[in-house]
Amino acid sequence: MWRRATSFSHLLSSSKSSLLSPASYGPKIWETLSTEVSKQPGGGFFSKERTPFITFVLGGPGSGKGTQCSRIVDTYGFTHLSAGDLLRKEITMNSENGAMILDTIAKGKIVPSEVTIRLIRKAIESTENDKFLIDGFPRTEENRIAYERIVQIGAEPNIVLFFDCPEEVMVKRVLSRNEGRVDDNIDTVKERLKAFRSLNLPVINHYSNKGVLYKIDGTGTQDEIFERVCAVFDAWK
Ligand SMILES: Nc1ncnc2c1ncn2[C@@H]1O[C@H](COP(=O)(O)OP(=O)(O)OP(=O)(O)O)[C@@H](O)[C@H]1O
Ligand SMILES: O=c1ccn([C@@H]2O[C@H](COP(=O)(O)O)[C@@H](O)[C@H]2O)c(=O)[nH]1
Ligand SMILES: [Mg+2]
Repeated sequence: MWRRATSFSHLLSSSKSSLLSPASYGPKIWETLSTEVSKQPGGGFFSKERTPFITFVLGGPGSGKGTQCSRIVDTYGFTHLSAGDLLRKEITMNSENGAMILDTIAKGKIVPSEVTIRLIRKAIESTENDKFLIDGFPRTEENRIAYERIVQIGAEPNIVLFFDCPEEVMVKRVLSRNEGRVDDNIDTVKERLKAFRSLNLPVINHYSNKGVLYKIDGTGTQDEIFERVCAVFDAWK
């Protein structure tokens, strides 16, 4: 069983984040989500019998989240759930929301919380492992609040990793990724960086204020970065 590390001296700044008021994100999503929650015996995703160890992995586009997640999986036995990959799979499967997701990703915007959370939930429920890396989620304060409301028991992540990387480094990495992603072009990258700054940094600050954020220098070689990651996980074993 993983335990909480006792020293948090390496945690990030404590700048305050501003929470959105429920009125600002509209009633419809809450109707949908609370209906889903009430269908679940015991409420949210998890129960007292099953409360997995959750790590959120955050950082700007190209900060190295996916790359480091693969290595964490190999070394620490987590299951990796990339919210972006789950959404891209919906596009390739031509699902009900596929066209909307493609349009949103191509513009560098954020897919509605109910869609992303449903995919994450399905992936968690179909996995027996009890240690998850949730990569690239929550993207916004609205995502985070929606996740907390629907998950209920064990909603708070045990760890949040933030790969901190200068924008010019991230842009260079994304533009040389060469995986055929519809959003790996300079115009969309600019939009993704804007979304990261305005929507994701408040989430990161929220977790910093909660004392669960580990800020990792995302520059240098993949090996150097992984050493910094290991220092975090080794403190939890
Ligand atoms: N330390 C590194 N040095 C140089 N290139 C790297 C490093 N880490 C990752 N890369 C490369 O940079 C690109 C982006 O990395 P990765 O896909 O892991 O980022 P990401 O944070 O998951 O991005 P996105 O949010 O766009 O999915 C990949 O081509 C990857 O191989
Ligand atoms: O929670 C999420 C995660 C992702 N998106 C959309 O997908 C792209 C790509 O995500 P990556 O994590 O970089 O693979 C992102 O720019 C968003 O458009 C999302 O809406 N919500
Ligand atoms: Mg990625």
